[in-house]
Amino acid sequence: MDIIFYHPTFDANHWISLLQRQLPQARIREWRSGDNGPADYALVWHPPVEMLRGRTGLKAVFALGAGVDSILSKLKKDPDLLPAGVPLFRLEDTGMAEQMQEYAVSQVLHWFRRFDDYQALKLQAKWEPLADYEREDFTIGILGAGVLGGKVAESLVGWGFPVRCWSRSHKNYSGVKSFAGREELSAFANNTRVLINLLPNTPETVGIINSELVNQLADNAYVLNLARGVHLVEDDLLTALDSGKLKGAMLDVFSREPLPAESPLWRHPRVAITPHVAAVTRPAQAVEFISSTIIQLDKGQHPTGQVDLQRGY
Ligand SMILES: NC(=O)C1=CN([C@@H]2O[C@H](COP(=O)(O)OP(=O)(O)OC[C@H]3O[C@@H](n4cnc5c(N)ncnc54)[C@H](O)[C@@H]3O)[C@@H](O)[C@H]2O)C=CC1
Ligand SMILES: O=C(O)C(=O)CO
Repeated sequence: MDIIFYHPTFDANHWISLLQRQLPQARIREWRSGDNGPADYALVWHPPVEMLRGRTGLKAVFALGAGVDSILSKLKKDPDLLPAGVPLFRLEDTGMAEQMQEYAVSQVLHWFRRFDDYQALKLQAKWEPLADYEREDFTIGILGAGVLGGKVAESLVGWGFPVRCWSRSHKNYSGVKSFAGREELSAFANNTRVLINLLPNTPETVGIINSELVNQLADNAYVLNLARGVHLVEDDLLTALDSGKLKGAMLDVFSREPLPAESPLWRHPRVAITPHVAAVTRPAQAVEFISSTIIQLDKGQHPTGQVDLQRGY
């Protein structure tokens, strides 16, 4: 079996040695421009079109991340990016759920314990104990209840918060109230105090966190965007922060990355920013997932993780 690997920044040698340990019989190589040699499987992130165009014999392509929006948007512009009929797989969890849990739980507790208010008081040298918030006033609403959203929901249930999720179809996570479809989005938003976004980027989800949705949240709500920048209408967020509807926001992803220096988000006192690091690809766990998927595919089985190209995730 031949495997080709391409990632613009990852250490290819490290990945290839991890893969080789899991798949000792495979011939694995880093793909370089001009390589048209045989390949059964391709592992890619931002692949150049010439890597996959016209390839025959390819059994599957693996995206080296959870979100496949960048590859699908390139595919729209250049249908040769993926050979027709070849399935595309993405990473399911592979260590990202734990990172998302850490990020979401720490930030929810930061707001719940009013550390944002105490930081503001500290800057004024003010010693002023504030009233506690009650968990019952701190409903967490998670947009997107898939592999990552589901795990984040479970961890917040463990901290005793009322948790609800919104997805395409109803979910059955223990202790989590499930809402589904556009017709239940308002009911989901109503009374949500912390809105956490873990949706995929598709035409249906772009701009979903806008004034209309934010105005339906509880007063003094918070927004935590962990998915993609295009989900959030940044001007609407700033308006809601300045009107007092929103108390704070923490953003990991932006419609333009790196976030330009002139963005007002950098300077807003109630916006916290991380540079798209909420959950990164962990090589060893990713390789385990990819290898086991390849083994299943080679046996003619139907492993999970295949992207529905029509649906867009
Ligand atoms: N900031 C970061 O570092 C990272 C961000 N991500 C983002 O997180 C996203 C989610 O990842 P997973 O949980 O693995 O995806 P997933 O495919 O397992 O879950 C997606 C969820 O969104 C829901 N959904 C999709 N379209 C919908 C619609 N139109 N209406 C209602 N619900 C809809 C699905 O029902 C599902 O519950 C990725 O697509 C990626 O963009 C992923 C990893 C790291
Ligand atoms: O895996 C993804 O989709 C990411 O955003 C990685 O940072």
